[in-house]
Amino acid sequence: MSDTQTSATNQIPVTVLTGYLGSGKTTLLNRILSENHGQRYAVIVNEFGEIGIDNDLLVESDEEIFEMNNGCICCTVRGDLIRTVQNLMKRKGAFDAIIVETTGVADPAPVAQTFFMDDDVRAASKLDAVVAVVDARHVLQRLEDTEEAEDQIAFADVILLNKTDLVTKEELDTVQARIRSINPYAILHRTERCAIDLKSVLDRGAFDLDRILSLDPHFLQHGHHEHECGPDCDHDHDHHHHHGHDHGHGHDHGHHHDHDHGHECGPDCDHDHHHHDENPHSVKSISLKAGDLDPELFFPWINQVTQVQGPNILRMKGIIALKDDPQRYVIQGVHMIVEGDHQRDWGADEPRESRLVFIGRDLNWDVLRSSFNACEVQ
Ligand SMILES: Nc1nc2c(ncn2[C@@H]2O[C@H](COP(=O)(O)OP(=O)(O)OP(=O)(O)O)[C@@H](O)[C@H]2O)c(=O)[nH]1
Repeated sequence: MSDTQTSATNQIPVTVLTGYLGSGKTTLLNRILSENHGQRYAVIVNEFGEIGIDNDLLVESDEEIFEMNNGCICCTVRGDLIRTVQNLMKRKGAFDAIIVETTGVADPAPVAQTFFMDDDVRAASKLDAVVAVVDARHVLQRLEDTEEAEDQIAFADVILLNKTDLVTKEELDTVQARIRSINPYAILHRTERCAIDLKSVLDRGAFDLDRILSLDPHFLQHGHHEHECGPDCDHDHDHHHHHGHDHGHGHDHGHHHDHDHGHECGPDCDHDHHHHDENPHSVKSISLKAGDLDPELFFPWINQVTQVQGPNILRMKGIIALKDDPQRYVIQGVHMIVEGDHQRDWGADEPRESRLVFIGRDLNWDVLRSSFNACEVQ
């Protein structure tokens, strides 16, 4: 099993980037893509919501970006990710390293497992580090209401304790102590807007299989069955194989996040639907679309929505066409903290279209949709 892990010389290092929704993964990725480091990265991103926005928020760069958009990465990982990586491997020499960005709610374990499961992938790549970006302002709350946040921290080899500007020094110390209680081993850096020497993050050789096996003794076994997923299947087949032992973390997809994130389960899918349906507080996403919006209506509306419903909004992202504005306006937020900025001109062939995605709990989706539509220029 570990034999391929030792012949490291021409294996492409893989960095798995995790972190809860809105913690700063894209911010870090944009640094990686913008910095002049002489390395060629292939970036695999997992899309957010039914309408792809994440790719649009990445800086333009020479790097190639591979999008996997049929849902949550932890579900499609065994099919899509392996295929994507295999395709990359066919172009050997084209890349120095691979970065996989997971969606904010994904359990990092199945992503990391991918690099041990498939023989070809295992021979050609080595998991360099699982890097978790942690939102210093919101993480304590996330640790209360989700399991993924804890899984991500537990699994990380490198932790960026980010958004240090949004908390006091005392709060930061408290948060760091909490993180250390979950994971005393990871290398931890405090960052603002993920500003960090990339050498501290990339090509670390930090992934520690022994430690992961102590967290999850079955880590390497998940991959030991050949399996083919249907294109829509986001099953947790492992569930079957693991009845009988306590798997320890997060593959029970039922917990806390549901899979409304833009995908339909295939007929064979056995992931834990009833679980979501039973829980009216489960996380859902909604994608809104409109034409040009009237800024006089849109800004007061988004301010009101995020102030009033902020506690339930885990994440909000949008690309907005504002009336008489030649530029795309990007808006995004985490709970009540919202940021917006012009991004670039709308392309000549690009339809001017406003798209906005919310992920949250207990949101009144119908009201959101109709009040958003009411901001449209008539
Ligand atoms: N104040 C502050 N804001 C930050 C910091 N880092 C990131 N942000 C902002 O937080 C928001 C989320 O950052 P992203 O980098 O998009 O987060 P993400 O983890 O990629 O989000 P998802 O892909 O939705 O999971 C954006 O509005 C960022 O500008 C920070 O250190 N301080």
